[in-house]
Amino acid sequence: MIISGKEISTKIKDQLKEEVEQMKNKYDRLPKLAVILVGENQASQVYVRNKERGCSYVGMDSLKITHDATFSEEELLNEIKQLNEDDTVDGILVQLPLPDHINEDKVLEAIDPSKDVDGFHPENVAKLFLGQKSLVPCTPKGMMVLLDEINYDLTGKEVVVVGRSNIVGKPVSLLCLQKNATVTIAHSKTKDLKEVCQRADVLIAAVGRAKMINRDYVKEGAVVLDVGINRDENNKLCGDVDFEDVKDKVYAITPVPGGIGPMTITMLLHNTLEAFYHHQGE
Ligand SMILES: Nc1nc2c(c(=O)[nH]1)N[C@@H](CN(C=O)c1ccc(C(=O)N[C@@H](CCC(=O)O)C(=O)O)cc1)CN2
Ligand SMILES: [Mg+2]
Repeated sequence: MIISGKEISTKIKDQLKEEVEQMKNKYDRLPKLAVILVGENQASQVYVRNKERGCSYVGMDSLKITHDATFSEEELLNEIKQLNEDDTVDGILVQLPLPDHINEDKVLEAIDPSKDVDGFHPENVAKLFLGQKSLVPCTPKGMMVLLDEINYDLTGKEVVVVGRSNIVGKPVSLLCLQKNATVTIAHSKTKDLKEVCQRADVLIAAVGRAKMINRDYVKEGAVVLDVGINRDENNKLCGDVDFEDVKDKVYAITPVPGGIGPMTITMLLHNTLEAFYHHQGE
């Protein structure tokens, strides 16, 4: 089975659109997302544009703020402070990566946790760790929704996450643990990575190396979720998984493009709506 994140995310966006439409009557304002982009990273420009498009698709307000790469850390912190104080703004997102002269941790900590629709603020990270209600990072949240969509029960399953980033590897591991999976976090220093991956009922690839995971890493009938966005030898978009090599060995797999990626933006819209309800006192 090929899991179309693209189709599932369209379905969810249509549901969100209806929800936004209905709340127009109930509240006197719309949910609003502010997206800040610093620098000229091409991929980031595409993602930010898609986030704006996502907002307009579901009928939310968005505010795109762009600065050239020389924008200072202090200026950025001031801007975030103003957005924190702006009652018309529900979500604040700073597109990553940031230019080298800006301390990413400092910036993420400056965002009001109730507006932190990326779920990267230490308070939200701690809540996720503790299993408390919080804004959950979009890519990991999207993966859990995809598993739900194929009615996959993680209870007692072996999940192997390859990659230990704060954005994907660590949070998705916690979410799988919450769903009663047995979770292994593997990474570049893991010994016998292939053997570790072979025991996975669910293999989550978030390493950032094109087509690194081939069929030798995959157990027959496994579910494979591919978070990678890389370019192959022909400059074609590809994941961390060698899709053609593994596709007939798996139970289900997400393609790249059209798998996890689109879910990331849809979950961002979902988080913005959650933040809006919270700000309305619900
Ligand atoms: N503040 C954040 N920065 C970054 C995040 C994030 O969640 N918050 N994640 C990534 C980039 N990202 C969203 O920001 C993102 C990446 C990829 C996609 C996506 O839809 N990918 C497509 C293919 C895209 C392409 O054509 O290049 C797909 O997989 O089908 C969406 C969002 C890092 N920064
Ligand atoms: Mg970084």
